[in-house]
Amino acid sequence: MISIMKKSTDSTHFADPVNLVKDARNRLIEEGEVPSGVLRSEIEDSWLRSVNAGLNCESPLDLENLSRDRIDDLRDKNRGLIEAAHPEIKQLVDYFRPDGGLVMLTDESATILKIKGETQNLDSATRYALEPGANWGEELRGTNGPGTAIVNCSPQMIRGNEHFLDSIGYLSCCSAPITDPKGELLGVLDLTSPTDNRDLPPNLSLVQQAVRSIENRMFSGQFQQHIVLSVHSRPEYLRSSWQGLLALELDGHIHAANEQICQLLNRKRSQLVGRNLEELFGVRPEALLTALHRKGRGELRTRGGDFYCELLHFPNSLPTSYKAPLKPSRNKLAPVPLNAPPLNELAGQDPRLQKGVRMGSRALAHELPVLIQGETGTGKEVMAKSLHLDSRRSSGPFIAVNCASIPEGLIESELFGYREGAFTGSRKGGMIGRLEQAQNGTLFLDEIGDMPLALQARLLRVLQERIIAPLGGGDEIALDIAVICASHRDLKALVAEGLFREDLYYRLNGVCLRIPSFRDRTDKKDFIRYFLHQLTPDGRQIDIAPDMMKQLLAYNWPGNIRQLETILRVAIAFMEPDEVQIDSCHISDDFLEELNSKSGLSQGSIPPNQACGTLKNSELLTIQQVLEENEGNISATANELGISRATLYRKLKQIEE
Ligand SMILES: Nc1ncnc2c1ncn2[C@@H]1O[C@H](COP(=O)(O)OP(=O)(O)OP(=O)(O)O)[C@@H](O)[C@H]1O
Repeated sequence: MISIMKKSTDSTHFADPVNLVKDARNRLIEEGEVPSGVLRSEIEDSWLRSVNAGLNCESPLDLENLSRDRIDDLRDKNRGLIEAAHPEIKQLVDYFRPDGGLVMLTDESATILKIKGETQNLDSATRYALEPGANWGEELRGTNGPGTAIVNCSPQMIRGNEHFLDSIGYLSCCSAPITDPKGELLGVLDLTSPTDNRDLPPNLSLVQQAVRSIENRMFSGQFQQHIVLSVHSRPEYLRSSWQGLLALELDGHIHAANEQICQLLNRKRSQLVGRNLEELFGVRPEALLTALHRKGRGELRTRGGDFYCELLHFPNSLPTSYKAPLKPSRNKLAPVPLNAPPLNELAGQDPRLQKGVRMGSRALAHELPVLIQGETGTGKEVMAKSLHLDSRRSSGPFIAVNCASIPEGLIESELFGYREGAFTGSRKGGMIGRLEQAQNGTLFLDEIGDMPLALQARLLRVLQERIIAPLGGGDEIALDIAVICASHRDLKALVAEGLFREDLYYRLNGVCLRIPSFRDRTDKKDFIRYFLHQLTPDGRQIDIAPDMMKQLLAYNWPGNIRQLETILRVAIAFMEPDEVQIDSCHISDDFLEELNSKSGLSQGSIPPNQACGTLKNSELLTIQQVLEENEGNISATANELGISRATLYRKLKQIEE
């Protein structure tokens, strides 16, 4: 999201006084030629192109716009761009509307997809020419913001009579091209205002900043199957619109890079894409990922300086993981194959998980909502999918909504949908909301703690009444859905802080399942083997060397199963085809160091509420560990601990409680 500090006049772009432009225009009209050296060179070149395209200053503005159907098709094609640009357009319009500002988004051919703002100060021809479906290609309308930005592939500020056509000489605008992660043009964001150059200097840097935010949002959305890193030389710019972005394969190869990272590293995109992280920054990918999971931030060193990075996205990489349909249509809901382990596999041998899945499955059978809590990466979404597949609604859809990743302004229409014509720019035929898409299936609301308060009230009403009325009116729909929510935040604490509605909390919290952190699972060894088997391609039989297993069992796994997945995947990738055992040579030095360090040991990470009575805890933890090392063999464990089997059983019972 862009942050608007203040409007500023950028006078560096106005080297040509207004009367010079007027003079140049008079000479063009009288002599039929663009005078040389009078205008800014970009404008002079653009005027020359306009003349060569057969235009003159009096050429008409009122060209025919696209039909409604063609506009709908174009909007469907550019849906990702339109949605990504929505928050910035809204923010710019809110800011500039009092000054008569208009904000428009065009596609890559300069056809207007969306336009917002004040039109009352425009004459009727301009108003028509600024409707969706109007094309502002430079060859059609001469020098203008979007058209000239596209030809030059660079941001443009066009003031008053610098526009080629006389009829738009009362407008000023700034436009910046929007590109995809490969640098391909997607469209243009433009801020236009009826001003004669002095009253309202449109602010090019604001538009450029907005474009960066849009590009970043699209970048993160596009690489769901990749690791996405935010990178900057200054930590305060991480996750800002100035951030550099890298999308990585799991083995550390760079799959895509945004424009900012190219500038930060002073490299062309072609010098980054396809190269490996280790080659560029001297860091092994698994070492970096370990640092990111553990400390939340990593460092990349280059000869040109050091950079910080944070993990923005890690792929949800079950083999055929579910992806919510991008373009929900009113008529058809394509069934999406869902892949998640059966509940008994998911619970493994951990008694708390076994109890949790039993409760969750019964709750759904009795139409009760389920709330899943657990640290990040413990498998909350995987559990929601498994519960759904085990429920009576398993043949229905599983619809996941991540409340933290949808821009606030879009959550409402995303959840509730809208009818055709609900608001300007709404899609033909309307859009079916996620609640309705989940009909006869399960709605999974991830990161529910991040849902805006205003929407919480609406959601509560829907959950109570089981009826929805889409935005813009129309028939109410009776909902038959199961609801599973998840959060890694303490919802009770959010309620106490007034950030989450208490009534919604109790409505959602039919049954609360707490997934244990991986370090606290009693079946770590079995799970690691099971998971390794799941991740190994082509049914290869791979095991873990006993010493390495010992270390993995003693580690505290701050990133939980997600972190384990990374370590295992990377180790598998580093194995030679004839190797069958993972040992220290397949693990990065960094992670090995961490495995050996005190802070990496699970005893060091007993949660504060368990820290009292430490003697007892450490006794139980030791028992747990020895039991795992002995693969659950009671006699061997009792022997090693020097206690009787009966005492061991008694102590194990305490652990389960
Ligand atoms: N029981 C499991 N079996 C196989 N893979 C699992 C299991 N639990 C978690 N994973 C894997 O761990 C990763 C994280 O899982 P998931 O996204 O469900 O966690 P989460 O708790 O919802 O995380 P977050 O709170 O960060 O969203 C995924 O890649 C998932 O495939």
